[in-house]
Amino acid sequence: MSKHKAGKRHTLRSLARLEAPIVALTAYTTPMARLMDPHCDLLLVGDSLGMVVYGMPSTLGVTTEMMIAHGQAVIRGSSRACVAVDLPFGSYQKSPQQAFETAARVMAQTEAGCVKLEGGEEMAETIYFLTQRGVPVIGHIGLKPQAVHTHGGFRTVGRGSEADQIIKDADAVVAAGAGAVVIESTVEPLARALSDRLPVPTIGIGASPACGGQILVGEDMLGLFTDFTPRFVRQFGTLAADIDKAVAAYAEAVRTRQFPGPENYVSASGTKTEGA
Ligand SMILES: Nc1nc(=O)c2c([nH]1)NC[C@@H]1CN(c3ccc(C(=O)N[C@@H](CCC(=O)O)C(=O)O)cc3)CN21
Ligand SMILES: CC(C)C(=O)C(=O)O
Ligand SMILES: [Mg+2]
Repeated sequence: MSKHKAGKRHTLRSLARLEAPIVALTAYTTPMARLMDPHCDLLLVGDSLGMVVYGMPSTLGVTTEMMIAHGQAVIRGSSRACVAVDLPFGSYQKSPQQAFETAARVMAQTEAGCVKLEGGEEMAETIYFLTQRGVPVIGHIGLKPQAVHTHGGFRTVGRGSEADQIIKDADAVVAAGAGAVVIESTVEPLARALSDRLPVPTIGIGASPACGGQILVGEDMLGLFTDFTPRFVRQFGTLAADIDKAVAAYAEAVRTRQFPGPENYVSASGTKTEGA
């Protein structure tokens, strides 16, 4: 039985009506979604899962099948937050038709509330095609990780003349119907200008407090993913250290035969041990 209560889950539209900044995190699995859902307005099944969960060097190798499997897992673990699913590299850039086919599969198989796709002016026609056909879309501008090889690395963008293009990108994406825009790794004056001019919420990651909301990769802010730590991350937890400690304690207990204890197994056939 799903915990979902009809009419209680946030939609992309209802996020825009929040007074306080939008609280968003990425989630990839049911247990993480369960823990995050009570505190978050938006859970993003980010294609960052390729790097965080699968150890890939970038997000480029992520497939639609992976996004659907993890989207289903996050929907099962949440009831309150709006769930967005990233469209992965190569699944939407070819044409509006390709994007619709991918988005329709994702929406139908996961029941997510919206999809997110990276791109500016060049994706406006596609965003219009989707939003006119019942697919709510979150835009994603600034640093676009799927374009890492074009950007020349995961670096801050929007300094000097780059800012003009990003403003055009934001205007085009919103005119095409995007209901919110993620702004990644841009300088503060640009993030502020975008947040002031756009009629939909901006959700920042490395884009200053001027945005209408904030998003981080869950594993980054929990101190669980430590392969690299972008400057925009603050660690609110120390889960990597906690897990290291727990696994070391387990290993020690097994090696000294302290685990399993009497409560963890049946001592004689037909006889239950204390606490079992
Ligand atoms: N765990 C994780 N967190 C993320 O925020 C994230 C992903 N994965 N995967 C997809 C993209 C990639 N992102 C990244 C990855 C690395 C940096 C990073 O290392 N930034 C350095 C500067 C690097 C440079 O300037 O060359 C930094 O200090 O912020 C930033 C964003 C953001 N996204
Ligand atoms: C960090 C966010 C915005 C993202 O796109 C992802 O996690 O894939
Ligand atoms: Mg992404």
